[in-house]
Amino acid sequence: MNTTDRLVVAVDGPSGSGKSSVSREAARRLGAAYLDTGAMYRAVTLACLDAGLDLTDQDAVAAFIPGSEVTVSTDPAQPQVVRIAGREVTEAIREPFVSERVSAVATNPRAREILVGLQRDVIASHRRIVAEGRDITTVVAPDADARVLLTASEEARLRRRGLQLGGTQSEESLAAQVTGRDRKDSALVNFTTAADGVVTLDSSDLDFEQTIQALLDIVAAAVQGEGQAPQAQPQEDQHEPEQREPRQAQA
Ligand SMILES: Nc1ncnc2c1ncn2[C@@H]1O[C@H](COP(=O)(O)OP(=O)(O)O)[C@@H](O)[C@H]1O
Ligand SMILES: Nc1ccn([C@H]2C[C@H](O)[C@@H](COP(=O)(O)OP(=O)(O)O)O2)c(=O)n1
Repeated sequence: MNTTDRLVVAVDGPSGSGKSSVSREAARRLGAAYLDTGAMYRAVTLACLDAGLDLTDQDAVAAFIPGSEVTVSTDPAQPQVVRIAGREVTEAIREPFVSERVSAVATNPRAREILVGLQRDVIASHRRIVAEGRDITTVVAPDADARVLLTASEEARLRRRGLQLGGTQSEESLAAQVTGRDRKDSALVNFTTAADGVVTLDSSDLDFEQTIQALLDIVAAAVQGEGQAPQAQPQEDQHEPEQREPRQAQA
């Protein structure tokens, strides 16, 4: 493999396992784009709330998505930018107000179908990409060159999320945001056990750098298995840093 070869890496896992941070840095080192599919679920949730939609009305939510103009940047070397119809919502989608409601979209089968289609379009539009979420290894990109389930113990995931939020959260609130949300989200998607052909990477006892290295090793081994030589060096992805999801791709 050299950085001109096509490469798709799929990473799934529960909340706080390190999917976003580890995938982003691995993408940067691989000269690949980075797709945070969770940001898409969050942005759609916020767009629906802004439009005054009832999130439990699954048909209305699904019908709303194609016109919502959600965009998520894909350059891992730049800070993430998320927009709804041109308006920047990068920070707003991380607010507890959204985190507490996003599972309503994540458990809406029609909404998932539309978002999966959009995510496949983004993946197809990049020569090299690392995509992460809950169903990338199984539904969005089951043919990815490398498929990884990134896990960590509940204790490690709660600790990491607590540190990430600056120690501001009560134990109860953290549990609701991490394990509570995972419980809701797993109604339609299994992201706790690896599907056939998916490599489990348990980061409980690994630090951040060790986890990135372990992921890059899995990618290198997978690509070698496909008959290419591994290489992990920084290189800018050739595509636009910000990717607009094609509206015609929506159901
Ligand atoms: N192996 C690791 N060891 C220690 N901290 C980690 C590790 N992996 C990720 N982190 C940190 O844990 C926090 C949660 O990671 P994040 O990537 O947001 O997880 P996820 O996307 O799975 O919810 C971040 O602050 C991140 O820097
Ligand atoms: N491929 C995906 C990605 C995210 N989701 C859902 C699950 C989560 O509740 C939300 C937000 O995802 P995100 O990755 O930002 O979640 P974390 O806060 O990092 O745990 O979207 C999903 O159902 N499928």
